Amino acid sequence: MSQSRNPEKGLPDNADCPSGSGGFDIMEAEIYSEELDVAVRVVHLACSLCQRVQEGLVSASSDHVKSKDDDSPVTVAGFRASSVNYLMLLSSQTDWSVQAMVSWILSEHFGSQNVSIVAEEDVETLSNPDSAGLLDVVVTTVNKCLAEAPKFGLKKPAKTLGNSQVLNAISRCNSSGGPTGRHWVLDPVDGTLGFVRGDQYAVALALIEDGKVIIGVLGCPNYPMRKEWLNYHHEHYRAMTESLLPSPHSWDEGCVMYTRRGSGKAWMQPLIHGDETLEWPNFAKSIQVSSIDDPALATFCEPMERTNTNHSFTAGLAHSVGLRKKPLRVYSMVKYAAIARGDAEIFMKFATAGYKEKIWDHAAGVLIVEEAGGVVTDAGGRPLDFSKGMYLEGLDRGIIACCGVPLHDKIVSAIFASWDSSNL
Ligand SMILES: Nc1ncnc2c1ncn2[C@@H]1O[C@H](COP(=O)(O)O)[C@@H](OP(=O)(O)O)[C@H]1O
Ligand SMILES: [Mg+2]
Repeated sequence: MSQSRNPEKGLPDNADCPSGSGGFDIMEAEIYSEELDVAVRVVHLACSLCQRVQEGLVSASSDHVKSKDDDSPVTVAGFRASSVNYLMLLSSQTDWSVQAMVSWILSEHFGSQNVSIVAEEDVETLSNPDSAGLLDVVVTTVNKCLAEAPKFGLKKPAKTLGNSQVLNAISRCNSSGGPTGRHWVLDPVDGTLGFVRGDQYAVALALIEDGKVIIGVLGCPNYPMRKEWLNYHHEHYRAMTESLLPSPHSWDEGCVMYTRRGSGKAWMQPLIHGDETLEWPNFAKSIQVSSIDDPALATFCEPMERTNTNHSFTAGLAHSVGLRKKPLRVYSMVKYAAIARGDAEIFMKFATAGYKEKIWDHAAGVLIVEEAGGVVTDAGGRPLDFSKGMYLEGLDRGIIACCGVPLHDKIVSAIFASWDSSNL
C-alpha cells in the first residue's frame, strides 16, 4: 500500500480517523480503550528512548558500522573487538531501560497488583553488585525518559526513581503468562542486531487475555517512508533520504502500529519529534495488507540472520511457488509491520529444530497482521497458540504470515510437499 505523506511534517496528508476514538468506531473503542490508549502512548515513549540511544550509537561509530560477510555480530572500524561487547552492552541497557519504563507506567496506571508482565529481560545481571555502573546508566536513562512522559500524555513520577524502584519495575516483569488472566507481553527492543547496527528494530507490546492476544502495539522507529528503502542498509538509505528530503529527521521518523482483536482494523501513527506532543489519535491512518495474490508479484520477507531461519529452505519454497523477487531481509518484527502495511506479502521463518519461539517475538505483530486482513499460522496451517506460557508451545516447524489465503495456501502446500526431502 503506498502512503501519501507530507514530507515537511512526516505525517499522512489524508489522516483518516475520527478524533477521540483511536481510529475505531466510537462504540467499539470503549472496549479495552484505556489499555490501548496507554499501550500506544508508552510504546511511543519507548521509541523515543530507543531513538536517542540509537542515534548516539550510530554517531559514536562515526558511520563505520560494518557487517561482516557472514553477518555475524557487528564490528566497528576504529574500535577493538571488545567494542562488539560494548555495543551489545548498550543494547542491553536499552532493553532494561525500556522494560523498567513500560513496567512503571503500566503499574502506575492500572495498579501493580493488577498488572502481570511477561518480558524478555530478567533482573539478575543488573542487580549484581558488580553491575553498579550499568544500573546507574539504566536509572538515569529511565528517569530522563519518564521526565518526557507528559509529552506523550502519560504521568511522570513525582520524584526521580531510585535504583530499587527501577530494579523492582524490571523484576515485576517476571510473569510467565498462561491460559488464564491478563498478561502484558513486552519485547523492549526486538532485533538487537538491527538496533546496534542502526538498522530496523521494534518495540513490541501486546495484551493477552485468557490465552488470546487482545491488543497489539508495534513501534518501528526506523520504518522508512518508502517500502523499497527496507531493502537498504541504514547507511545507504540514510544518505539517500538526507539528500532527497528537507528535514534531517525524515529518513528515520518511523511509526507505531496498533490494533485491537476483532476490530478488523489496524492503524499506524507517525512518531513525534522535537517539541511535538502526542495528541490522540495523532494522525493515525488505517493500514491494510496487500491485495496481491500472484506469487510472481509478491515480495517475501525473512530474518536477516541465517542463524534465526533457514534461508536455503525458504529459497526453495519461494522457487516452488513461483516467487520471483529477491527476499526482503529485515531485522525484528518490522517484518510483520511490512505485511500489515502492504509493503510485503509473505513472511516466513524456520528456526532450527529445538529453538522455541517466544511469545514476545510474535504476539503484537501477529494480531496487527490479522486485523489488517492477513493470515498467520505455523507451517502446518494452525494458528499460533499464545496460551501456553512464554513459548509458542506446539509450533509446527515454522511461522508463515501472508496477506491473504491464496498465497498462504500455496506456501503451506509447498512446505508439505518439500519438507521430507529437506534436511530440516
Ligand atoms: N537461534 C535462533 N533461532 C530463531 N530465532 C532466534 C534465535 N535466536 C534469537 N532468535 C530470535 O529472533 C529475534 C530476532 O528476530 P529477527 O531474526 O527476525 O531479527 C530475536 O529477538 P531479539 O533480537 O529481541 O533477541 C530472538 O528472539
Ligand atoms: Mg525479540
